[in-house]
Amino acid sequence: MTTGAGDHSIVTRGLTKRFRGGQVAVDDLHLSVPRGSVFGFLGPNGSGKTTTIRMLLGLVTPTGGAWELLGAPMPGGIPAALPRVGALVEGPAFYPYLSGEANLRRYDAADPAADPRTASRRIALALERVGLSAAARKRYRAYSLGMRQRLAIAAALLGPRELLVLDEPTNGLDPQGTREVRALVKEIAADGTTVFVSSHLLAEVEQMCTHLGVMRTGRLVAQGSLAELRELNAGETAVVRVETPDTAEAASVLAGLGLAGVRTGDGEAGAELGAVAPERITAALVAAGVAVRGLAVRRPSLEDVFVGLTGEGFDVDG
Ligand SMILES: Nc1ncnc2c1ncn2[C@@H]1O[C@H](COP(=O)(O)OP(=O)(O)OP(=O)(O)O)[C@@H](O)[C@H]1O
Repeated sequence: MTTGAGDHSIVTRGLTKRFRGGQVAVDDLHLSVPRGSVFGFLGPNGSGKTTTIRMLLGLVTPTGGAWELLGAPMPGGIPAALPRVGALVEGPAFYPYLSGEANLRRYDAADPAADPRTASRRIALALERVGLSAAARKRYRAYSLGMRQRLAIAAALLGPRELLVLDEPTNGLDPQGTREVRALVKEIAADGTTVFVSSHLLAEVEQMCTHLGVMRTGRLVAQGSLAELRELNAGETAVVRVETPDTAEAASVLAGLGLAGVRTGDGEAGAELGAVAPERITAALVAAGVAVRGLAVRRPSLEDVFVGLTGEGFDVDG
């Protein structure tokens, strides 16, 4: 099948979901997910991420707008496009006393589109893909949290996929499990699969994504590559902070270098960095005999951009 949208795995135009009772969960969404990207769909709880994902996959009917998956207009294109899309939404329920492999076998058998003749090979490939070949015969209940989630991702990879959709795949995982899933997402993307992954954790999407879309109360408030989004606060300036008992001397050195916004506080002096290299500041402080206990440069972060866009902070580390 040809894919008209070419460069994009997901495109939505004005996608909207109003639930009975009047609540608008997703409002006029225009998403563009470039092919080959790892697209982080970021937003606080309740901002409409899951509802969007369910609409994209045809699990919930939109009340307005249009969308395409892998170049096929939806919902008509569902039979053609969905077999090429792997999805993990509210993870599959696995049997604790069956092995990982046996669980995938049951899961695959329940999929009418899956060919039973190729099941063994596809299951072995999926287990290998998520690094569970050696644990394939272990009971699910003996799996770590990370292994369980990797098995859930294997269930989404039981066929060759061009797009993988993951709804909060690290939710409820311990730090080790989170690292495993993050590494796996990167590997899957490196093989050329587009990954669309939702999260309420900025730090997390920042570590694994190439592109971001940011949701706030049902609306997409920004999208683009990480670099494009960082540009949004390119006007903001970095600041330098010097930890020292000689605050007045340090402040005069900073002013002498032409830095703006010089201020002093308890055991520290600071200023806007501007175009001055931090190593020049260090050298000038030392030359002036200032006892430098610490020097830190703080550049505006992606988090600052999002706080500005969404009006609220994100959990930075969960
Ligand atoms: N079936 C439903 N009926 C009515 N309202 C709903 C329904 N499903 C979701 N909502 C509401 O729509 C809004 C968006 O929910 P959604 O689950 O899409 O957000 P989310 O960003 O995925 O959050 P979370 O991470 O908590 O799942 C919420 O206010 C939610 O209460």
